[in-house]
Amino acid sequence: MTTLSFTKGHGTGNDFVLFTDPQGELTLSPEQIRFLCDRRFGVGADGVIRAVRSRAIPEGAAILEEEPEAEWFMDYWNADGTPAEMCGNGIRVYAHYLVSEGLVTPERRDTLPIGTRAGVKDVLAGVSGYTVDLGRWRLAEERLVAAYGLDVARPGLGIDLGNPHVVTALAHVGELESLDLHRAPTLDPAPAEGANVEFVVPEEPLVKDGVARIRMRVYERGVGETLSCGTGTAAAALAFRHWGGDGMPNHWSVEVPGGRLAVRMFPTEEGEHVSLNGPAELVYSGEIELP
Ligand SMILES: N[C@@H](CCC[C@H](N)C(=O)O)C(=O)O
Repeated sequence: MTTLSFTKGHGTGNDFVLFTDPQGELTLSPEQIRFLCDRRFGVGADGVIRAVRSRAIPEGAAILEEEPEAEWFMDYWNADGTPAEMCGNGIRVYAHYLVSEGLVTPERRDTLPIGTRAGVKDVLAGVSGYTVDLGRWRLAEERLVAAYGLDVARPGLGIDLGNPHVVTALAHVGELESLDLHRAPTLDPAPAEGANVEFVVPEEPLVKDGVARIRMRVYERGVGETLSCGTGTAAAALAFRHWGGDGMPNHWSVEVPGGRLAVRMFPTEEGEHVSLNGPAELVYSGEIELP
């Protein structure tokens, strides 16, 4: 039996089990990840995050060639035991965890470059939580989205943020609330790698004081319905701006069941980036015997 020391954290209710394994000596099996995330038999979480030094695992070592400052890698796993490229809520909680555990030196605490399977992401600590530069994004294929509680399948826009998303606009809040996300939505054509599916409605009025406001629910790949998805909120804002055309703002506020997140699009030398701002909370620490 292995005893794991862990910390439970969340960002707008999207929750994670975090643990430190600097030398990459404790690779959990998919069964162990499913156990940790089980809300009845384990700790309970949407995902597991291993804090590992980039140089200690091959995916991290490749990252160091791109950005030698990215000392720590976010080794992210969904609750079903599958790895994911990125997690927008998870990376804020991870940055908070690294600082709280004293794993990063004080001079790194302002802008922290973190390795992920989707490249290096810079996280900034501020007065209103943490902001992560999610980097470049791209439009992907359109798909039809069918879900329980929806009368007919709706068109969904693919958005790639390092991990895959399909965003569907619904007609009104009533439709959003009557969705049954206990069962997985289906996509046509079905993407081989799966996708996170976001359902979105505008608030009334959409734009207030220069900020566009939308409400979202999400069915996450490898998890199910979650209270929030950070990369999903960025995908939803990008899709809505795309549909809205010229004149849409670059500042968005996205309400999810677990709270509110801010999304901003901004120009850089390599093209437009999108950033995400929101809270990061560490709730408790404990030890658990792994099966
Ligand atoms: N909750 C995350 C996304 C986690 C990964 C996702 N389920 C996937 O498989 O791509 C977020 O906050 O971005």
